[in-house]
Amino acid sequence: MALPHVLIFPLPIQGPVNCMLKLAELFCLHHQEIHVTFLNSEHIQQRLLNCTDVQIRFKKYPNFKFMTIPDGLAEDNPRTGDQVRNLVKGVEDVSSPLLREMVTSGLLSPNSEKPVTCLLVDGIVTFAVDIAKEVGIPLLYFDTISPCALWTCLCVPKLIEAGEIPFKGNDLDALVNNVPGMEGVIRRRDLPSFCRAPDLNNPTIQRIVKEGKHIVQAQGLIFNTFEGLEGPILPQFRTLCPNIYSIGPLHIHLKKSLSSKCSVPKTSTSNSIWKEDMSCMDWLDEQPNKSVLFVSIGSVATMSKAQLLEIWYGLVNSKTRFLWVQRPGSVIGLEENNDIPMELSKYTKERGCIVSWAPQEEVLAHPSIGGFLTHCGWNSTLESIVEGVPMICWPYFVDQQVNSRYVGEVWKLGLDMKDVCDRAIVEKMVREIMEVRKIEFLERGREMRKLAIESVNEGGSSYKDLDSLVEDIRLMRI
Ligand SMILES: O=c1ccn([C@@H]2O[C@H](COP(=O)(O)OP(=O)(O)O[C@H]3O[C@H](CO)[C@@H](O)[C@H](O)[C@H]3O)[C@@H](O)[C@H]2O)c(=O)[nH]1
Repeated sequence: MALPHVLIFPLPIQGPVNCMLKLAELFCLHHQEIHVTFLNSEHIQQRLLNCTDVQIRFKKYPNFKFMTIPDGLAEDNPRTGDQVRNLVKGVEDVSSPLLREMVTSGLLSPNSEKPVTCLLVDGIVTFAVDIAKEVGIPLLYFDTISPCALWTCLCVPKLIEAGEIPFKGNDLDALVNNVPGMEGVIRRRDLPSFCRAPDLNNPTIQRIVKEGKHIVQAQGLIFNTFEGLEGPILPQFRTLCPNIYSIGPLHIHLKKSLSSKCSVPKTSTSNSIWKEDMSCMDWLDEQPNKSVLFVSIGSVATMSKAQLLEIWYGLVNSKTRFLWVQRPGSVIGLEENNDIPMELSKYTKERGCIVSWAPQEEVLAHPSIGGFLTHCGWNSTLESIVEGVPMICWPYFVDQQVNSRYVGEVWKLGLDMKDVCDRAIVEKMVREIMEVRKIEFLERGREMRKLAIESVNEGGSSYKDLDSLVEDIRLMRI
């Protein structure tokens, strides 16, 4: 029987790369008989090498190798939110034929004992269905967004058929009826942002419909979530796909595994594609317990200068302390930092800290953090949940709209600020989570944190699902 050899291919942006690399490390750590090839875009690989110790870290695993592939974008392309569509197109037009060639020609496995036996790719990589069929190997899709958000995407054809999208009229607060399991919860404004497009020829809608048709052809679906959080929505997928593996939160799953392996020294697990500024940890050490609001909008979201100022004034007026990640290029129209109003700079010097990239998992685990103003990317949301940090959600696009609704309305772990960017509202929400309703949110956060940790402990639901995934790959029974 051929040795199990998994080819992992993430969408080349920070969120998916981060969590797929964590899964790869988990495979390597526990299951040396599984060979893992991690296929990165050249751009991502270079940045990982520049900003982290991945090269040394993964050298420890003889069964692991990185390979690279172009993503079709020029090296200096900013790869921010408005470029994601081009990135996906580049992956389809440039990476896809190369990937096919690599898998079919044996280039990925020059040692013929180890041909690829399983494809494990981002859900957006629709062409993987054809490659897997052509080569005759199983396909696992890993959708690194939340199952709740993915479910709304899979329901888009149903919403179109029922005449719910495109929206008729301007009432974004109208409830949506055709997302089974989410009745009474999801309003139009909580659907993925592309659902607001006025016409069905919108390329993102077209792409999502196509993606939905492919996803159900995979032999398995992997999710970075846990039963205690998204248990109610997971059965919806079981009717579509024979194998569902819910194995998150991956970052604590990995940390737990690393610490239980005494032979492996304590190392960083950072997969950042920006250099982490560790000085903010020293700053956090000097702040009182639960007094700091962390502000970050992840790796692709952007804001206008006007929005930056509204948030900044809101923070300053709330008189809270804050640690803010202002990623280079994330504020459109901000050329010079020195045209920031004097009162904001002055306050920031006294009670704030701004960095261009932070060690986010460590930041959220720091005792002085009391809240998180987030764009609700799925990784950030899970990282916050694991640390029991209450959230103010300011979603930017796609899945983040659904996550923020769930955080605010269903899981009650914070407040949803979508579609608003106003200093008075920012101030009010900051005060609510940091002062007025602090105890309530912290308690709720503690309960969910407990469930998250239990899920990755031996015998927990995510622990068991990861075991089944590995066994299924190992015995090639998917
Ligand atoms: O200063 C920072 C800021 C972020 N991060 C990390 O970067 C990742 C960001 O991931 P995420 O919160 O998911 O945001 P995006 O990078 O925007 O993620 C993309 O991919 C996600 C799925 O993987 C989707 O949910 C998002 O909508 C999509 O934008 C997280 O692990 C953070 O810990 C840092 O390490 N330091």
